[in-house]
Amino acid sequence: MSIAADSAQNIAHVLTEALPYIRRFSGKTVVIKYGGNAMVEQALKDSFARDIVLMKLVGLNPVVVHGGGPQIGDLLKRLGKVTEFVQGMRVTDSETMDVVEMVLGGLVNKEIVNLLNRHGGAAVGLTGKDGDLIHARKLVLHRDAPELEAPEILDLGHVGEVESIDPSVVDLLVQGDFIPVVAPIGVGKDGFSYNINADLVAGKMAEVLHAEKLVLLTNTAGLLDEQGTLIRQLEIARVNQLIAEGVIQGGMLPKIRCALEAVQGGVRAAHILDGRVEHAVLLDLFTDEGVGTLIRGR
Ligand SMILES: Nc1ncnc2c1ncn2[C@@H]1O[C@H](COP(=O)(O)OP(=O)(O)O)[C@@H](O)[C@H]1O
Ligand SMILES: CC(=O)N[C@@H](CCC(=O)OP(=O)(O)O)C(=O)O
Repeated sequence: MSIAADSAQNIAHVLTEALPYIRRFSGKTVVIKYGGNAMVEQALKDSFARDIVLMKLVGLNPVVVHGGGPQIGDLLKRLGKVTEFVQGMRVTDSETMDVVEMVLGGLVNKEIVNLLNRHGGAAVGLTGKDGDLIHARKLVLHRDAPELEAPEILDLGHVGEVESIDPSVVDLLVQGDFIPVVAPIGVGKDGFSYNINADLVAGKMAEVLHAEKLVLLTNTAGLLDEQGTLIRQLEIARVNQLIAEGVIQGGMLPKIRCALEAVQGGVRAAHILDGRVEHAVLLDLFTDEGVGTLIRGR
């Protein structure tokens, strides 16, 4: 067989492998969390955009929720402002909140919208303020330590968690064949803006939209065990042990917690994927092997 015929055969093989998945997912919603650490090289950004646009064209409803932690960090650094993380959350005073809102709602959100549109999609950017999408409340974290009589309450300033999501505006966009792109900023009953970890927003969004899948794109192969080996399928029963042993730390903590909550809240499956691999989303959705770590619902 000639090289051209051989590669045509390969293309045909790949397309037929994808067919049952395309049929199964047709009309279904997939929430994709695009982490700031996964937004690196231009080639990867382009491959991400192509994956999302292709999903839309073959009949799925992708909803993108993005982060931008490193991008917020860069601007804070340029402004000479020190930033600190507690249990994977950025301590956010009022000045930092302004920067978070500018970077997530402005720079990063519009960059992703532009990227998707340039690849043939019709994307619309939102923050949690648009259409009253994300209601937030102040996040209260605790620190427990042997020397403490009672767990200490940690004040992280304008850090929020999702109180509720009203998906009306997202539903309207999806019905109009747009791709919603959501920045993780919420509004409290107090009228303040809250900085919410993007994984938490993506997890709740997937629950509220009754999504088929939650896909979390990050900068590791997936969840790694104590030896650094990829865990292909994470059993829910194993999570607490991995957290207690310190295997799951930092930014991976909110990711795993939100993935668990999502599958317990009815999302069929959550996947943690390596955003540094070209076409990670398509490889995971449309091939038998899949990639990354899978957390399956009941
Ligand atoms: N067990 C683990 N497996 C993989 N990554 C882990 C683990 N524990 C902690 N991490 C850290 O979590 C990071 C991913 O979270 P984060 O930096 O918040 O990414 P993102 O910006 O994509 O949300 C990884 O780069 C890694 O440093
Ligand atoms: C409270 C909190 O930590 N919010 C995050 C929001 C952005 C985010 O989650 O970005 P990644 O997904 O790229 O990490 C932050 O300020 O960095």
